[in-house]
Amino acid sequence: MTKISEIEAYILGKEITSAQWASLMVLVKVKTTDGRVGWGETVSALRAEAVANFVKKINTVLKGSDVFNVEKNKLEWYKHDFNMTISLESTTAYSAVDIASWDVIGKELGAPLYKLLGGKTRDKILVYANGWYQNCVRPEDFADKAKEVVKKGYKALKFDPFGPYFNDISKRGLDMAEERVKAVREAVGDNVDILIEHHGRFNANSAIMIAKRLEKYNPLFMEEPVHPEDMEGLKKYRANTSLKIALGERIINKHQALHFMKEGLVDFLQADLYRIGGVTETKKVVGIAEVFDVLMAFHNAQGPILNAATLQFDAFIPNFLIQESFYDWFPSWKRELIYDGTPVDSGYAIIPERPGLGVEVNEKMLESLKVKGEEYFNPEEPVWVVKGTWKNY
Ligand SMILES: O=C(O)[C@H](O)[C@@H](O)[C@H](O)[C@H](O)CO
Ligand SMILES: [Mg+2]
Repeated sequence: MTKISEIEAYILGKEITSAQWASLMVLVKVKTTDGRVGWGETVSALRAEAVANFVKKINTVLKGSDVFNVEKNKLEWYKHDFNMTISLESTTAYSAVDIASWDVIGKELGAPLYKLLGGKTRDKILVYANGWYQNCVRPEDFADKAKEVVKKGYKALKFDPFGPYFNDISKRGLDMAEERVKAVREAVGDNVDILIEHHGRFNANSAIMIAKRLEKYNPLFMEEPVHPEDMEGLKKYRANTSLKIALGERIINKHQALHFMKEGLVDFLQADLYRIGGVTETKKVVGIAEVFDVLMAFHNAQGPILNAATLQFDAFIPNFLIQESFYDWFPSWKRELIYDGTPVDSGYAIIPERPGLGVEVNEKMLESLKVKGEEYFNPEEPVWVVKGTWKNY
């Protein structure tokens, strides 16, 4: 049996760039007794140290287990961590361990994950750009950067046009948001999809006003229009708007995902492998979504290992819409860490073909990237924004 000999976590980072969360990553390494290594990745805003600490506790529970027994291993951690179902730190730490376990499994069997999970339903992955609008404030800033994205070949792009508004939005805020969206729509034309990110920060009435203002620009979807726990607000939004709803980046288990789908409150599910339980749980969630005719648009905002693991899913799932990608706007060290193994070309990502997640990790870089993991705090800008956009004009 392929026994786990050690599970380690490293917090990697460099200068704060597009946003605090983009500058750190928790890299997880699963080693086995026969010398095999698998990689996982996770992070959660303001929680890098806490998540890395949970990985150490998972190591205590799973050391000596068979890395192939992903279901049994998850049950073991679930049994010992009494609060896994209500702890983001626990579920993201475990998700990274599961992803690394599947990397080992693929390498042991000599196959990329997509071959183990369902083969190729598509030969390349349609992606949308995120992270491209750093320091955009005025409508013309957004328009100029959007043109650059389209010039790179992207067929879709996502952005948050709401500046520093939180929970409520004023008429002036609505005007500025509309001017930014209008400028982007005019810059990219009608054949490029625009996706509106709300970052789950509005009450229902504000989100409904936003929808009524922006529907004329035909957005592909409205992402997290209301606060993530606001089910009643989301029902009110659904009843008063006709735009497609995308959400899921903050869902931490399949039961939560089912609830949104049973209530008919999501059209495109943005689950993230690093939140919802890694490969093992994500493949179950994809199946549930298929039953509800919900398409997958995986959240994918962290780093290169997660990006590779997500592309392995995009290759085979039948209910695929589009894939988020920060890849071209990552801090360069994140691309270099995997020898730039998953480039985007003309708006499509390739499917990594090496065994496991399909990418190699440049271990020589690790020492220089290790950091303690304290995020810097800026009271003027929450950790989740694309840097320099939490402003009005
Ligand atoms: O849809 C997305 O990609 C996310 O909302 C990002 O924009 C967040 O900033 C990040 O996930 C915070 O951790
Ligand atoms: Mg989002």
